[in-house]
Amino acid sequence: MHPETRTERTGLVLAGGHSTRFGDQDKAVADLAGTPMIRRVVDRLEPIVDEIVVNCRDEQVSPIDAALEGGPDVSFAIDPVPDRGPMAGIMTGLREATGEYAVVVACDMPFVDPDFVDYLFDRAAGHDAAVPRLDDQWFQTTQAVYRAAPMAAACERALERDERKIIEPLFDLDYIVVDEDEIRERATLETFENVNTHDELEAAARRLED
Ligand SMILES: Nc1nc2c(ncn2[C@@H]2O[C@H](COP(=O)(O)OP(=O)(O)OP(=O)(O)O)[C@@H](O)[C@H]2O)c(=O)[nH]1
Ligand SMILES: [Mg+2]
Repeated sequence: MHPETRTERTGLVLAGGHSTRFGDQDKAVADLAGTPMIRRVVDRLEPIVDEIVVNCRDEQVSPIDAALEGGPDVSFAIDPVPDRGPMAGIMTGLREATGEYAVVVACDMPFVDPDFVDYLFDRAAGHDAAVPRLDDQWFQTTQAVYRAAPMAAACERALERDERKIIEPLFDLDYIVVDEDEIRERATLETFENVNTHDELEAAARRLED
């Protein structure tokens, strides 16, 4: 692709939750085989995006910044009102995004596959979103590419309707579904694995250390 036609891409990492299944620690900065989980996500996205935005609560900025020290530059998008759910976090983050398109990835997906995300950007081109969906599962809205402005506006409309389900804004947009066959041609399902508990963290660490 010619540089002048290159659409700018943002990587938006969602970290504004309370990790309640993880106990009293923030899973975003939890150590996974020697590297904080969010650092793994940022490092995987960095080669395929032009900027990285981290969405979180105010008090998370300092520990996340420390976890990312020495890594790629990021900017922070702080929830003005915390605890309004992941969709509100996506809205906050997309408003800070300078890219036309943004990949949203949860901070607890340390195995996110950059080649697959790259493919999602390609699939989203000309649409408002490209969202993976495995058979018999719900949309993978926290590993999907969105056109930033229309998605932020759709999130705002959903919140105004008091609708917090993360899927809701999609139905307001021109989105395409990347189905299981298409996913399996390009990635292993590890890309969607998310770490919610200490047991899951330990299982992931064992695989990485093997
Ligand atoms: N900004 C924001 N992000 C959230 C919120 N709730 C969850 N998230 C993010 O959305 C992603 C998926 O959410 P979960 O896996 O449920 O994470 P969580 O809510 O921190 O963890 P649990 O409390 O165990 O459900 C994670 O990256 C969270 O950081 C929220 O209220 N606001
Ligand atoms: Mg949650």
